[in-house]
Amino acid sequence: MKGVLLVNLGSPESPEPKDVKPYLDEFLMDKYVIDVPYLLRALLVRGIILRKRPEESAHAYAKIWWDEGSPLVVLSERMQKKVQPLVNVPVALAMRYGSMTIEKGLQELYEKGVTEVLLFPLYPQYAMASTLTILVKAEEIRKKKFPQMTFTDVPAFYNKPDYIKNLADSIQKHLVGFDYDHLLFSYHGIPERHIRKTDVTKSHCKIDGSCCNTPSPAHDFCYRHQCYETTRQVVKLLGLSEDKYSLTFQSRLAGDKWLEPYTDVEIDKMPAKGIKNLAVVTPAFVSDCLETLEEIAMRAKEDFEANGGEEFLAIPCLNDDDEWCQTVGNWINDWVSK
Ligand SMILES: C=CC1=C(C)c2cc3[nH]c(cc4nc(cc5[nH]c(cc1n2)c(C)c5CCC(=O)O)C(CCC(=O)O)=C4C)c(C)c3C=C
Ligand SMILES: [Fe+2]
Ligand SMILES: [Fe+2]
Repeated sequence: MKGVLLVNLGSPESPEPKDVKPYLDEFLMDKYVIDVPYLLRALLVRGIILRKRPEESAHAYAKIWWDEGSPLVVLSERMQKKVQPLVNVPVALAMRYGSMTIEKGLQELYEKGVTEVLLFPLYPQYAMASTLTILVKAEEIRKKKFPQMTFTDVPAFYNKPDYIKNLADSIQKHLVGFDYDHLLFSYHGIPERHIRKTDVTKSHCKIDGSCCNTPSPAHDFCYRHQCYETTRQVVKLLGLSEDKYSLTFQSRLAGDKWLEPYTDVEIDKMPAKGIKNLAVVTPAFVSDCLETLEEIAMRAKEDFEANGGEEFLAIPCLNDDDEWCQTVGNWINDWVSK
């Protein structure tokens, strides 16, 4: 029997430092996120980052937390509940980090008699810190606990026409009545090193401004190319001119060189360039989360206004948008009928 496991990133149990710390420890000690040898990772994460970050992150989480829990988890659950009636196989939901583990998700499917699983990372663009770590973890658990199961992975859907249409429609809907000067596509950043590591050709990705526009087999796993491609296709559907939009990367950690341009740096400069009304969309995230609700909708808005900006609109993620849930249901049905 077939079944589906939707997997998102996860959140702490609560916005308290005592819950944020173990969550960040699990997240940042993942070798696909901080990709340095174990001892150095432990030194960096436990010796440096986790000394102050849990307090700071807890404060940020407290600002966006809902009565029902973490927005990312609640919105992922709403999506799963909307998708389930559109298909006739069980659809479970898990998180890569935290208590809603991939193991529990697979156990739930196993108890329903599922042996063939569609693994569905809820990330439009591929990155080793998001997609790959889910696939590796799921395979580890399969081997240990569910050897009778088989997996099919849903590849990054950054350029799938129905996803692009859902995203463009949603942007258009949210822009109604907002006389914007500029639309910013802000994607979660990653260290440049990750791009080179996931280059299957070992030589294509130079992050030099042109590699991501030059066709290559590397692009199936190039986060940067995929971000540019999602943007290019959405912009085409929206009919935006070159000067009306731009692309940046947000949420970097100190230390490494992360993908540029940086969202916060670019937003600060926009009012002086005549951009007074700014809309920001965050297509690396399927569900709204700390990085969209706090970093963009609160902090970036304040910074924009402090620098002379007037109106700021944070466009919500696709979340449990009806059309998007229908697309996910269609993809599942296509797989079921194969
Ligand atoms: C879009 C997919 C994501 C990629 C790629 C990614 C890479 C990445 N992230 C960190 C560090 C942090 N990310 C944090 C939050 C966070 N990250 C994603 C998604 C991706 N991260 C989401 C959806 C969220 C929000 C989670 C939520 O509960 O709402 C955080 C925690 C918050 C904070 O302290 O700022 C950290 C830390 C790294 C280092 C990285 C790639 C190397
Ligand atoms: Fe992140
Ligand atoms: Fe590239």
